[in-house]
Amino acid sequence: MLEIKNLSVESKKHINLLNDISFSLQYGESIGLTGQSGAGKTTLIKAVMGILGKTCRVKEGDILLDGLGLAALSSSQRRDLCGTTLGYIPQNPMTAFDRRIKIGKQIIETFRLRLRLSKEEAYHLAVEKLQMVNLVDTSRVMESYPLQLSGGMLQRVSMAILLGLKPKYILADEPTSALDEDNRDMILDLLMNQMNDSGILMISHDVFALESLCEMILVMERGRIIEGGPMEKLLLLPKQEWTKKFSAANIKLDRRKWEWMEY
Ligand SMILES: Nc1ncnc2c1ncn2[C@@H]1O[C@H](COP(=O)(O)OP(=O)(O)OP(=O)(O)O)[C@@H](O)[C@H]1O
Repeated sequence: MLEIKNLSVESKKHINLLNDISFSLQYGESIGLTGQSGAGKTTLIKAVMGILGKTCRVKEGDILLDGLGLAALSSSQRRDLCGTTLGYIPQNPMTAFDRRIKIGKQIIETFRLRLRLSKEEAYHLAVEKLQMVNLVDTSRVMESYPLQLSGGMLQRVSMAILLGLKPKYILADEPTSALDEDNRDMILDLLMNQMNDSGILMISHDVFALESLCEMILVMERGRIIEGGPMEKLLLLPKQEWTKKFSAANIKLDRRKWEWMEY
């Protein structure tokens, strides 16, 4: 179980970015995070991954992974968890890749390092997983540099890596934001299949994605969780102002076409 206990994060200038966040994610469960832009959703996922950077820090609280406190780990122990224990799909997939190295090499090296595979085994796994995310022209994709691929293609490459690594917990920051409807549905199906082997925390503004994948949705505002529940309840009985606007904007739309609208 991934437990977030009374977590507060502040910036270097002592501005609170997260305030007293508590919830837990069970293995086999999927939780959605939504809310206003700047509410702190990405900061929360970065705090769990241990990649907040130098401009902010955990001020209070604990993050426990199967009972193990992450704050007590060294940076190399923390790094070892990334990939096979904690899998991350960043909001901007370009940040996940080294621009100077071809995509194929980056996937193969990740699989070799994290799964201790031979070069040949890693290559075959890369081809298999790229095909699973509908990147069927695998040679072209693997021979490309990150800047030669679209944001949507890079999002699917991130997903292919995740599928290969099979992490225990998946932290996905808007994993379908750059995708068309067919590819979005395909990624959601793959994440749903992965739920047998992982707990999933997914940030999204897409009502359809949240409703199809997540049993529980948490709404964030100004660094706090302000409301939570299944999507149907949030849409039909919203309590907070933000959720009421979100519901009003989405409930009128056809269910298949629900999508994010900025207020
Ligand atoms: N490293 C940082 N140092 C200082 N402030 C930061 C840092 N990272 C994020 N912030 C601030 O923290 C707040 C929360 O940002 P965050 O990216 O977590 O929001 P979000 O809910 O993910 O937004 P969006 O939906 O637009 O991605 C914002 O006001 C942002 O400017």
